Amino acid sequence: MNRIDNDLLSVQEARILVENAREAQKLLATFPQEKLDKIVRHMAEAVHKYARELAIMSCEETGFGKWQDKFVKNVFASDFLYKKIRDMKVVGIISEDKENKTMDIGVPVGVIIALPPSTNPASTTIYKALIAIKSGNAIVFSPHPKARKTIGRVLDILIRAAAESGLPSGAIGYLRTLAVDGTVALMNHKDTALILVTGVPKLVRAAYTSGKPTIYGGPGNGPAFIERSADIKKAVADIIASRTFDNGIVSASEQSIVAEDCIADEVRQELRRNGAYFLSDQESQQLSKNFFRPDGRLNPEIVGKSAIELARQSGICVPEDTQVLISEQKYVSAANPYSREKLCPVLAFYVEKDWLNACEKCIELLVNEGRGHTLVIHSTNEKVIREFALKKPVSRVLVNTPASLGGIGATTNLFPALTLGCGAAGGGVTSDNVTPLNLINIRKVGYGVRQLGDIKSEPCSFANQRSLESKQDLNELLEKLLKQLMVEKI
Ligand SMILES: CC(=O)SCCNC(=O)CCNC(=O)[C@H](O)C(C)(C)COP(=O)(O)OP(=O)(O)OC[C@H]1O[C@@H](n2cnc3c(N)ncnc32)[C@H](O)[C@@H]1OP(=O)(O)O
Repeated sequence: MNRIDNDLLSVQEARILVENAREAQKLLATFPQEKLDKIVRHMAEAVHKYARELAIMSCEETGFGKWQDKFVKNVFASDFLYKKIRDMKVVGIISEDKENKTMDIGVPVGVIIALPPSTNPASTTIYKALIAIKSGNAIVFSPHPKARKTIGRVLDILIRAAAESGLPSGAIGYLRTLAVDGTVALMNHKDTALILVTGVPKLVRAAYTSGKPTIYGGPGNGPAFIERSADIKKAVADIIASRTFDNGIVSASEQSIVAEDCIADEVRQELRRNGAYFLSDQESQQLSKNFFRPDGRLNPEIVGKSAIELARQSGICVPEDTQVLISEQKYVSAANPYSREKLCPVLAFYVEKDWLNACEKCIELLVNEGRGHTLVIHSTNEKVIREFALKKPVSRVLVNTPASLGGIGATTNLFPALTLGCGAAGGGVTSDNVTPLNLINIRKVGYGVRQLGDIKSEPCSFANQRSLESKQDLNELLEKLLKQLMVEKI
């Protein structure tokens, strides 16, 4: 098939998928929470059985990451997530305030278009499908071309399980003929209610251009600050575990370490003991040539590769037990590849005089890239932790935990999510770890509890002002304000 035929077919398919999803969702919208929960349970259970197979398939197809860690992520997105959402009330009456006589009703948004990334193809697809059905929505996926087989396999498993437990046909669907035109057609369709997109900058722009509400998991570039009161052994072990998890693919993962001067040598020593290799200036330059393509986009050849493989690609000789590659850096700038996000086990290392300077360095890094995403602090000083949390342009501040696992809610009690909102700071609509509650509208119900007249007769909260009881009172007040204004002007 030539490219034009492929594009046309993809657009046609997109239209049919959204129309089928719209009809299925009309039925789904009538399902009570219990019925949706039964379907979700069956989907999670079914896909959990394939967690290992799908992990191996993801790695083989994309060449990104480690299958052992992808297996953990698949268990996380099925069993762990299911446990967290099984008792959530998302549709129907979700809360009632008997005293104030108000009620909240969860209403599904309708048809969701989802784009899973090539970096987490199975886990993100499972997660998005489960939270969509939990919230009574239909969902149509546009698989990343690099992970089309894995995403297709995941969805076939989920669709079969969902159908067995009563999900209307078409409520979960996916594009088989892949093309940017088809993906854009899904987004632009008049019946599309919301877009859930992770990764691929070009398609994020297309999602925003569609004018549809878009929930977007943005790029990370989170620093890890090690403060002088930290348990250095644990901090370093956390950072190495995080940065090597799935070979550094998770967007919440640390991209740099900022250490206080007085503990910097101890941190370096501990890092070396844990398999870190400190690059010389020349090696740093050599390695960094591989990070980005000429157009500034990340080079897929380095994504999810081990430290040994990265060193080999650049002709750098490192010990066989090397876990991460570290480059000592002083400055942050868009032109410095070490102050940007790279989805692989490479870290920049900055040293700052004290925590206030470290605070500034972390802000500089986040403003450079990864605004609104995540940072981690290792400290036992509550005052510093709180000050740090108050001042950073991020949506998640993690404390004494590996960032990649803490950010997604595996080692913290944040919601288990594979789409991490970056808030207004990151150009998004939500700063949440995205949950089923982000996929509904809330219909507010309010019973009448007072008459209009009751408002003016209620005692006024401001000591020197009385309620406006008549037109005369209003005129007096206006005159007073006018006089005040004229005095201020003079
Ligand atoms: C919680 C978490 O950790 S989520 C992690 C999310 N983070 C990310 O995914 C990081 C952002 N992703 C990226 O920067 C890139 O995807 C990389 C670097 C990982 C991989 O890059 P590449 O292999 O070059 O693939 P890329 O994703 O850019 O897509 C390749 C092509 O497929 C196209 N494509 C991607 N998805 C789709 C889709 N759903 N439909 C149609 N086309 C698509 C892209 O438009 C691109 O086309 P182009 O080459 O003509 O521009």
